[in-house]
Amino acid sequence: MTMRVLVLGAGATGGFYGGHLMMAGENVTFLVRPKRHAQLMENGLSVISPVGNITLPAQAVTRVSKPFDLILLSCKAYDLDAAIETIRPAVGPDTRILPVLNGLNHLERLDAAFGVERVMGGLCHLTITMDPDGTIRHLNAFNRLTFGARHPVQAPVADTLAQGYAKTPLTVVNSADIVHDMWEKFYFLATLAGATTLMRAPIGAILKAPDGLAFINGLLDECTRVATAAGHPPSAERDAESRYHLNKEDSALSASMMRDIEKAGPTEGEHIVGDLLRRGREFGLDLPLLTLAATHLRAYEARRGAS
Ligand SMILES: NC(=O)C1=CN([C@@H]2O[C@H](COP(=O)(O)OP(=O)(O)OC[C@H]3O[C@@H](n4cnc5c(N)ncnc54)[C@H](OP(=O)(O)O)[C@@H]3O)[C@@H](O)[C@H]2O)C=CC1
Ligand SMILES: CC(C)(CO)C(=O)C(=O)O
Repeated sequence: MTMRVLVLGAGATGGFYGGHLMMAGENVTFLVRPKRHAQLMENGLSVISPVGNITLPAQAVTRVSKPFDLILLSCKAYDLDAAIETIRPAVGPDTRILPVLNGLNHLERLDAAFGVERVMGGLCHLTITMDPDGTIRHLNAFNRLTFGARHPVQAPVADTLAQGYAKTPLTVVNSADIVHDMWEKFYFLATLAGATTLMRAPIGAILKAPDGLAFINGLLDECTRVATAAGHPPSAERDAESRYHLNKEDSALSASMMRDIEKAGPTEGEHIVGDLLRRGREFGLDLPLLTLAATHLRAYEARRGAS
């Protein structure tokens, strides 16, 4: 069945995952702001990727008036409130919304706006950026989109989406426990983003400092304790994977949040690091390193706001 899919934002993730749905034959419309609309009208959608380039004309609009079957929500967390109002006319009784944002608390905000039966869970693992001219660059072949139903009525759309992506070269997982999967990325990303932004250095450079390993593992332990207190302890496999990435000597890995800071741009710090700290405090946990990481990001945002 062809779905009418609306993609909010034709940025890095929205352009990539929406573009591949177009390639799979779904009826995809991008809901964008005027500058991006002009780019898409002039150049089409352009994705450069080791798994296959896309150069296609794209349907793009700056406002919507009719419901869609599926809305792929791909804005940054700091744009969520405006995005909710922008997609509102596209949400009908049977619409499902799939957010691919990092973090968790957008689920609560989307549930409050549209009802839990409409809001699926999702996350993506890949490294992708967009050039100023709108070209989307997927920086290495790794990619994994994980999504799933948070309410039984969402299962048919999740299945249809999995069938659509099966026609593409992408890795997708239709998860039976999507909220747990989101927690498994959330606690890892909070550690990676907290550590690399605070130290303004990738993992390998932090590890070169005499107390760098103890710092990273101390922060990882705090983030793990919050996930565990929330009822989502990382599996042994995920714990080992996190430690592998966070303890790997000479690793160039840093969070995209670190790149946002290097560009003096806005960050999702409150949505990721701040939110994990807030949740941990609600459980009465003592979280000195996470507090430091969140305070750093809050001070950074305060300074940006003041300048
Ligand atoms: N990039 C990556 O490698 C990864 C990103 N993620 C997560 O995915 C999410 C999206 O990130 P990413 O794709 O990189 O972000 P981008 O900034 O590349 O794209 C977001 C897009 O959303 C658009 N947008 C925001 N608000 C609106 C609105 N109201 N109406 C129309 N368009 C809107 C922006 O448009 P405009 O240009 O007009 O501002 C922008 O093009 C984030 O939560 C991020 O953490 C997760 C894993 C990897
Ligand atoms: C963890 C990672 C690198 C993976 O996609 C990411 O989401 C980010 O840095 O924002």
